[in-house]
Amino acid sequence: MEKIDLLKTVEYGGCSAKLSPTQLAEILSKLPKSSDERLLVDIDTHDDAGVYKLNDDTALIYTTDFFPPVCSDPFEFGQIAAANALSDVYAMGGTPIMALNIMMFSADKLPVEAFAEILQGGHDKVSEAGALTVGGHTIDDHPPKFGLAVVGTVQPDKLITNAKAQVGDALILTKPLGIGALIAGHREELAKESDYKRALEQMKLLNKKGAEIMAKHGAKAATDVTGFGLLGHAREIAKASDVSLIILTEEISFLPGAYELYDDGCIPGAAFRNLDYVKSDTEFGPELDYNLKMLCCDPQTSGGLLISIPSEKAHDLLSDLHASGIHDEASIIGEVVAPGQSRITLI
Ligand SMILES: Nc1ncnc2c1ncn2[C@@H]1O[C@H](COP(=O)(O)OP(=O)(O)OP(=O)(O)O)[C@@H](O)[C@H]1O
Ligand SMILES: [Mg+2]
Repeated sequence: MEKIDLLKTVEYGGCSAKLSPTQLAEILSKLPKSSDERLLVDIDTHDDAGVYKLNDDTALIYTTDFFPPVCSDPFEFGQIAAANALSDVYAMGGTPIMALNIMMFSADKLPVEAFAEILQGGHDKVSEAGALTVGGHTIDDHPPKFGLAVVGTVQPDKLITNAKAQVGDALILTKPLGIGALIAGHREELAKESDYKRALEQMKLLNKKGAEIMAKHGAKAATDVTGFGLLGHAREIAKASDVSLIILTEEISFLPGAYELYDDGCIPGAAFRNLDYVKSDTEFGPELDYNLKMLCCDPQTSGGLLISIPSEKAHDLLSDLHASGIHDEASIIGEVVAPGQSRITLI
C-alpha cells in the first residue's frame, strides 16, 4: 500500500485550525448562559472545560477538541489529537475516565486503512491516560478531522481553573514553545528532520505527569497552551483571575530550530492572529526581540501546562518536573501581579 500523507489534505492542521480567538470571544459573548449552582465552571471564563459538581466528593469535567491533520502519519495524528483533547482534563486537575472518538473522514478520498490507524493512535493515548474509549461518531467529510470528547473527574476542592491565579504566584510552563514553527517549517521543507521529530514527541507527550505534579504541590490555577499561543492562553488566565502577568522571554524554553525558522520568516499565520488578539492589553518591552515576541504567539498543538502557583512552592514544583525526566525544559517564566493597565507585560 502507498504510504498515506495526511498533510497533503490540509493547509492548516492541528490547533492552528482553531477559529480566531477574537471572533470566538465575540460569538460566545452572545450565547445564552446556562445557570445552575452545580455548574462550577461554565463558558464565562473561557476555561479548558465545563465542570459539574455531582456531590461533595466528585465533579465531572467535560471537554472536546478535534482538528485536521497536523502530521503525515495517521497513527501519529491520532495520538496527537487524543493527547491534545485529554490535556484539558489535566489542565483542570482532573483524571480522564471516558472518551468518545469524534471523526470526520471520507472513504472516497482516502484509504480506509488511514481511518483505522487514526483511531488506533487515539486509542493508544486514551489507554496511556488510563481512560476508556466508549464510542464515537463519524461523518463523511474531507479533509479528515479527529479528536475526542472526554469526561474526567476531580474532587471539587482540588479543582484547578484559569480563574484562581493570585498576586505573588509564579508562572511555570511545562513544555517548550515553537511547535507551530516546526510544523510550518516541516511543510516548507525548512525544518531539520531531528527538530521536527522533537516537536512530534512533544505533541504526543501527555500532560498527565505535569498535572500530577502540579496537583501534588497544590496549584490552584492552570491552563494548557494550545492554538492561541502562550500569550493568548496567558491572557485568559489574567482576565479570568483579574490579575496581570509579567512574562520574561529569556526564561522561556523554545524547541531547537524554532527561533531560526521565525528569523527566516517562517511564521504561521495563526501567530499574527494571536498577536492581534492580545496586543490591545499587552505591553511589549522596548527591547523585546521581534522573533521572541512572535514565538510567544506561536500556535501550539498539544502544548504544555501554564501553571500559576504561590512563589514559595514554585521551585519544588519545578524540581519535580525536572526529576520526572520528561519535563527537562520546564521553567519559571514569570509572575502574577496586581491588575494594571495591561493584562500582560512581555519583556
Ligand atoms: N462552539 C462552541 N460553543 C460553545 N462554547 C465554545 C465553542 N467553541 C469554544 N467554546 C468555548 O470557548 C472557550 C475556549 O475554547 P477553546 O477551544 O479555545 O479552549 P479549550 O477547550 O481549552 O481548547 P484548547 O485546550 O485546545 O485550547 C471554552 O470555554 C470553550 O468551551
Ligand atoms: Mg485548553
